[in-house]
Amino acid sequence: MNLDFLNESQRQAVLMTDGPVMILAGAGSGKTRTLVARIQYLLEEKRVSPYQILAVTFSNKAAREMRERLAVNTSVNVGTLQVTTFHAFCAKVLRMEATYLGLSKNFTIYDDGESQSIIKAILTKRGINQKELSPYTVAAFIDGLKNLGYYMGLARNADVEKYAEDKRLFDIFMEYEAELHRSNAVDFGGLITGVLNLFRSYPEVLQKYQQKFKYVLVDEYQDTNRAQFDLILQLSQTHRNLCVVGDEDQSIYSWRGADIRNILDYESVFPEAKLIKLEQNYRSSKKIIEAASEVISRNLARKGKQMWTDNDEGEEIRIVECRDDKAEADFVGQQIRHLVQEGVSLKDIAVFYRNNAHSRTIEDALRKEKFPYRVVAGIKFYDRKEIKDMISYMRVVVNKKDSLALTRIINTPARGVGATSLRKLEDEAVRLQLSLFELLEKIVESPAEFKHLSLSGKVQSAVYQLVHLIQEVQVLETQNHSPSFSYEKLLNESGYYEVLRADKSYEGAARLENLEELMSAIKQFEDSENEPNMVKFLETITLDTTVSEDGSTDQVSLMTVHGSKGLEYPYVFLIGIEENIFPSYKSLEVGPVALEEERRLFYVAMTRAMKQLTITFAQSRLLWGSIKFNGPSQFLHEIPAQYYRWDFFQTGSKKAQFDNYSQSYDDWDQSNHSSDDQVFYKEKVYQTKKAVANLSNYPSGSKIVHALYGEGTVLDTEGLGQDEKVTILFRDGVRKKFMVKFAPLQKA
Ligand SMILES: Nc1ncnc2c1ncn2[C@@H]1O[C@H](COP(=O)(O)OP(=O)(O)OP(=O)(O)O)[C@@H](O)[C@H]1O
Ligand SMILES: [Mg+2]
Repeated sequence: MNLDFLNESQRQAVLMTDGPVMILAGAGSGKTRTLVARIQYLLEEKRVSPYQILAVTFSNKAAREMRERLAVNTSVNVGTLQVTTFHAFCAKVLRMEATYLGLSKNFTIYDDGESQSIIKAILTKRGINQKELSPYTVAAFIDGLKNLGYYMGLARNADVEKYAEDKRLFDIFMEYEAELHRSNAVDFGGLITGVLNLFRSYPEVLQKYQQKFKYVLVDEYQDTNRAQFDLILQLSQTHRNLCVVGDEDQSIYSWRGADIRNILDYESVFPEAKLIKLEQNYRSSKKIIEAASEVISRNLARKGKQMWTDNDEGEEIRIVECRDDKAEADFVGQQIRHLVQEGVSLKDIAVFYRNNAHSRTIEDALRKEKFPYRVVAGIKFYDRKEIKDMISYMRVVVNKKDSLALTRIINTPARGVGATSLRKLEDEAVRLQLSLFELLEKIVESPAEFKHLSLSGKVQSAVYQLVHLIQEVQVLETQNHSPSFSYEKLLNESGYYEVLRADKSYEGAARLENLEELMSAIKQFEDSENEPNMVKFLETITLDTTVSEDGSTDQVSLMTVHGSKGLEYPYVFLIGIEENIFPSYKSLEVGPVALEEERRLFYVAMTRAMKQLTITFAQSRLLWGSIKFNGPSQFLHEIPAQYYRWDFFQTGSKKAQFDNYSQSYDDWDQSNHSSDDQVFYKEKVYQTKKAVANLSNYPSGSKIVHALYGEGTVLDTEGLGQDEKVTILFRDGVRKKFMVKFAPLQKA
């Protein structure tokens, strides 16, 4: 195999096939390329069987891309390669070995929403007020435990104890786990801990997998959590052929339990590990690379590394100040039109934003310009009500212990099984230790035995029909009919389709469209699988956050910055780069550690761009129903002036304020919006008034917290209502004056 397409260090990393190797290197230095080349080399030169290689990456999209690259470059049937995500890999192992853990093969994977439903039910049962202990807190606790690799039956350690501030949490955790087990279900975190549990309890199973996967490779290593670390460690304990690649400057998932210790501990677990650095960036222009390096150099918590590139100087980064969020979206739409006129194809263009919610304005603008686009991991298609409903039907078909899914559809569409009847059924199922569906089956078999439930005739016939439908589809499944065939049957015979068709509203029509889209998703899945079945389909959609990508790939890509990790595009728009948005309000509140993570995220965003990077922000923005004047992000101050060009759109520029940093953002301002009589603008003014009316006053002497400056004391106030201004003394002796209505203030 010719390795000329790699540089010297990359080649070294490929050639050291045996023993532990860690590549720590900056964005765009070819880490993923090297990883793929290594797999190719193992296959072609070392004659390693594809069955012996396990490559893990962070998203389905990334895994798919890796497989595609291998398919192009090698003659290996990539279908036989395990290039996958941690979750998908563990789901597969658990399905194979389900019986060891008392699960059945067809277990359901619960997403976060479903986990929360279970938690809520437990809290209610225990009479715990959700205001006092929120389901969210419990979910975060459980997730935290699982990220650490903790599962039931394991002795608690110091790490774990740290989490249990509230004694009740552990009890709730146990009950939650028992409930999942009863439902033959596993949550996301449980996929990983389930495998850890399996490996610990059955060393022979672990041994089997250790022998099977002789080579383990992990991309985006900086974002693995402790449980995932344990998992790969166990798998590679004996052969030690573990290759991890990552970049600590791109660690952006600490809130999901990613653990920087994994990088440090790697070296102590594998003292013989070869460390490889890659310093040349092949992705971006000089300007982009240098600017991004300057920004990330502000972080204290980093190892620090040099990056350089042979690429062209490139054009300056464009920072564009827009009048408001709508103008910002129009600007992006217009710029994309210009690019297309110059012959750029849409697939080379991406728009990134900090939060999913910011995609909407851009979507509107792109629709107006008639540019096709796809939202990657957006408001998830599979989270929509009608989709979840139909998926619940399928879940009951494949797993009759999935009572949660059944309660979702037992009266959807309405068939007369009201809350009281459902309650009765649930109680009875608990009493008989059956799942809800098993109970319904019994009722259908011998109604006489259930007289004491005094179910109405209507409920009985509804139950009868539902059970029959599900059973019929179960039979279809065993006969290997296609999932799309079953789906159609469920859709029609459940009455769901009919109800939506009768609904003449706009929403009704949109729902039908979504259900058709689901049909296309199933068909697409069938085309891509050798032996498609419903269990596999459900697994794919639960683990895959990518909205169905159709074949025509010439589309603009829209995604959050988190979702953009590992990707690259010639033209990148980074929108909404305002203080309180990016960095987020939350991170400003939490402090320097969180701010560093935001900066890493910003660094990830910048380093996706190959040729052109455009950063936009809006002078004013409608957010959660009120108008905000956030001002440009502090990260923009961190880009040295020689790397950018400042433009403005539909507005006069306030750059002078920006340049005079000491003058504080909070005067960023309010004044002289061009007297524009658009309805849209009036609407905003109205919204502002409403928001201002709700603002409380800050009498002098009161303690406040400012989103950017932290804690302070109000020294003086002047003006009232709209015009209220306060002078605040901050802890380090700085005095500042703010307009109350625009400053991000809170009472301490
Ligand atoms: N030796 C090389 N010669 C030419 N191009 C290269 C070389 N190495 C990497 N590239 C190209 O540089 C770009 C970035 O590579 P890659 O995506 O592997 O970087 P990465 O380190 O994984 O980046 P990230 O940290 O963003 O995941 C890709 O387009 C890749 O094809
Ligand atoms: Mg990469």
